Amino acid sequence: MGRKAKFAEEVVQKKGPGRKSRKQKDPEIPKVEGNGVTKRLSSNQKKRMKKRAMKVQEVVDKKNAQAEKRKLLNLKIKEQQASKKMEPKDGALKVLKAPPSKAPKPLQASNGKVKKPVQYHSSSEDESDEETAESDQDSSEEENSKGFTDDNSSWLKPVSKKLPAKILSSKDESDEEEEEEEEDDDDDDDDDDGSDELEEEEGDGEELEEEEEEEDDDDDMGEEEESDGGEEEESEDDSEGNENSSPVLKKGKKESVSVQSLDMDSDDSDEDNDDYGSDSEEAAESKDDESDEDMLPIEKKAKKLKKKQEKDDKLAEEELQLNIASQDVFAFPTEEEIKKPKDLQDVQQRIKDVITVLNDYKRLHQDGRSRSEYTDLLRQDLCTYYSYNDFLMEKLMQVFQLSDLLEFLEASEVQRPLTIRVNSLKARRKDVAQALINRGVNLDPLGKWTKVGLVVYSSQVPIGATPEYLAGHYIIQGASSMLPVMALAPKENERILDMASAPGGKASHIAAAMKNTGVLFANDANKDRTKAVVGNFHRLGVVNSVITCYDGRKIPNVIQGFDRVLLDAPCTGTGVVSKDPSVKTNKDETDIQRCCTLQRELLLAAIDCLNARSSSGGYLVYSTCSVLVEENEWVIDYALKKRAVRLVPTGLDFGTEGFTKFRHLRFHPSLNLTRRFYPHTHNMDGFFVAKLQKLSNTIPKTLSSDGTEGEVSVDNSDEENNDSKKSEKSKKKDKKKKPAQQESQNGKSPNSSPTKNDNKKVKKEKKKNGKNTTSSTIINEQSPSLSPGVDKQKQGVSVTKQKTKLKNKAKKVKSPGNKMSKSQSPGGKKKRNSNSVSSDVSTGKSPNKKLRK
Ligand SMILES: C[S@@+](CC[C@H](N)C(=O)[O-])C[C@H]1O[C@@H](n2cnc3c(N)ncnc32)[C@H](O)[C@@H]1O
Repeated sequence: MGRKAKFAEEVVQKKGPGRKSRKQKDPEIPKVEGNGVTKRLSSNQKKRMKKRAMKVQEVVDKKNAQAEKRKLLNLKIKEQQASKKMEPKDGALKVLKAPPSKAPKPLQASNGKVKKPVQYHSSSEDESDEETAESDQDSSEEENSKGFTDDNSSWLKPVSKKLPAKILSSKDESDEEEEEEEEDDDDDDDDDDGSDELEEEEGDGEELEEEEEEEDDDDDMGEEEESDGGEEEESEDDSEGNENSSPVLKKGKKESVSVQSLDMDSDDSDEDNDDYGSDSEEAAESKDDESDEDMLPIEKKAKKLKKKQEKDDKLAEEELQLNIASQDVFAFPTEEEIKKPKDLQDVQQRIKDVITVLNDYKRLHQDGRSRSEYTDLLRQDLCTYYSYNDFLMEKLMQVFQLSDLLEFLEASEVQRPLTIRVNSLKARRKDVAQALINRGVNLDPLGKWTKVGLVVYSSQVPIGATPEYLAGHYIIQGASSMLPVMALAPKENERILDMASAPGGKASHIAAAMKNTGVLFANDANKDRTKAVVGNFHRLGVVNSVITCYDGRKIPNVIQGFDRVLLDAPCTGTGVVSKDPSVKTNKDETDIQRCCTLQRELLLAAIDCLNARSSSGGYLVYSTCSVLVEENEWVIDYALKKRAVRLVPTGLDFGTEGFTKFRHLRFHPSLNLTRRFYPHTHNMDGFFVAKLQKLSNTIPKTLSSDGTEGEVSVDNSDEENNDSKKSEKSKKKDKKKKPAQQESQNGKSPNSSPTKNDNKKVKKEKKKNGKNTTSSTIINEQSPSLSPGVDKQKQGVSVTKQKTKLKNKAKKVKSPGNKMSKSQSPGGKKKRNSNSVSSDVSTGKSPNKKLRK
């Protein structure tokens, strides 16, 4: 009956439930591609995709796992290093350092092995650790499931043995391996593709067959799925099998080994790469790390972050400067704007702007505005911003350069770190440190320069009330307060005077250096304050002292002949503004004048108390907690001209040199031997330290009536002393000389000799109080004198003076070019001394007069 109509061909009649249709599964909902186009993937495509996804996932997982392992390894290495160096080392002054976490113990297990430093990880790190652990677990599971094949057994076991070889392999090599890996991946893909193509062909053949068999689509799909399932299982197995022996995994594993071994050497760099910046930065950082090996990982990270922050700040600052520079001219504010600034921020900005202008005045100044106008504006703004009075700010602006000034002012707003001095009479530093650490104190040695200083970063207990404190094992003392005593370098069995000693911090340090031997005279003009000295000496176990209450200026009339004298002079306290902010506003010209006059008088008296012929000493240390030149260099320069003394090095290996020039003043060049300490450069209170050596016990006489320094009267006995070496010869000579002459040379009258009377007193006291109690007696101007009578002593002094005068006159006639003129100046030549002083200082006007002016 002819051919079937075509439409009948298109409509495929469903067959009844046959073998295939029974097996048929429920139809799957086709996936929708990202672009919304529905695409039905063939089974082979699905397989390929699955394979690729698995491989990609594997590679990613492995890389993550490797990175995490590297991190862990690095951390462990660092911790091992840190734990090795946990023993605190003396280093340069550590007070600037951020307080290190004093929790070394959790890092170390009892067996000494380094524990996993969980406590130092951030939460994200913990997470990543967990991830690592998981991935490790996965991989181990994978390995277990895979078992040891001939291919992988070679690298699975002898990892550690392979390390050296792998250490040799560079990172590039591992990169190459990665590349190879990728190539292999591609190859695999290609292979897969090939097989897939075949499979596709097979599939197509089936379809054709089905078409031929006129089977419906569902049947086809069912068959495909059936075969897919079977093939998929097969291919998965294959692929697993392949993976087990595949170079990809092998290389991946090898790579991980090589990376690990590389890490052992290259340490932080990889981790750093992950976290921060470029390789060069990392290199610099790793160098830093080497130098900061004793830092904990968390500190290192903090340091890195800080560095980054600093870098950013620097960039911002540069940008700001550029902006400022690119601005035409800083518009000088109107008077109203100056008087009534909007806010402190406005003032701060103006300070910056004005400093920028002053740093490049020629280019940046506004026409018609003088430098002094800018300076005045700056001073005013600084006063407003930092709450100083105009007078003191001006003084500070004279002392510091602009950049230093800002830093000084900033540092003076912040308290210095709390420091303690271990009392070596009663305790050792390590014991005190340990005891305090046990009490929850976070501390460190203060620095290489002191064996008794500790810096306290934080404490869970009040440092001034611990049992160790009460037992006198340590005293709370600023770092800079230790310097004058170190410069004085007291020796055992000496006779030492601390002319202004209250509350006794430095005096007790002296006693400790003397090991409680000899005699220490701790004087202070303030009676109430001397009580504090008594209290401190009792607590600290000082038993070699006599506590006196005299005006220091009068002490030479009472007692002389000391081996060493400390004059920690009363001052304006401009170096300790952070401790006493009232200094900012309550100091004026009169205070400074009063202070420096007193300082000069005290210094001359202190020199007069010294015995130039002391076999061990003849040294004086002058110190203040002021940064003003009027109270420091100027006072010393004055003493250099008034007494036979010279400056010697302080023995302190840090600190800034003292001024030899200050504005229009020219001081003796040896003033560079004095030392200045600043809060912004040394992180300690502002301090000044000078060490003088007395060359002669004779007080030089100014011949000219106008006060100009002239010829100096000398006696014969000083000739031996001119080179400041106290030879045995000179001592023998001294003994032979007449008593009166000897008195004058030794600077003490028979009546005023402290040796006999005072030593007896101290011994008596010691006997009375027992060995462990302080042998301190407060002797004041109302008390009976140490010597039988001040009047007698005064008589003795005046007689001595007259005799010396006569003798000096005779000597002068004999030798006009006497040697004293050499010894007078620290440089060895007196001429140099007078020449070095500027005309207004050296010609009649004393610095004091100048100051008053
Ligand atoms: C800077 S404090 C001394 C601090 C002490 N050296 C210490 O380390 O603990 C200055 C001391 O000088 C004392 N003083 C002031 N005028 C004095 C004078 N004319 N003679 C002696 N001492 C004086 C003050 O009473 C004050 O205690």
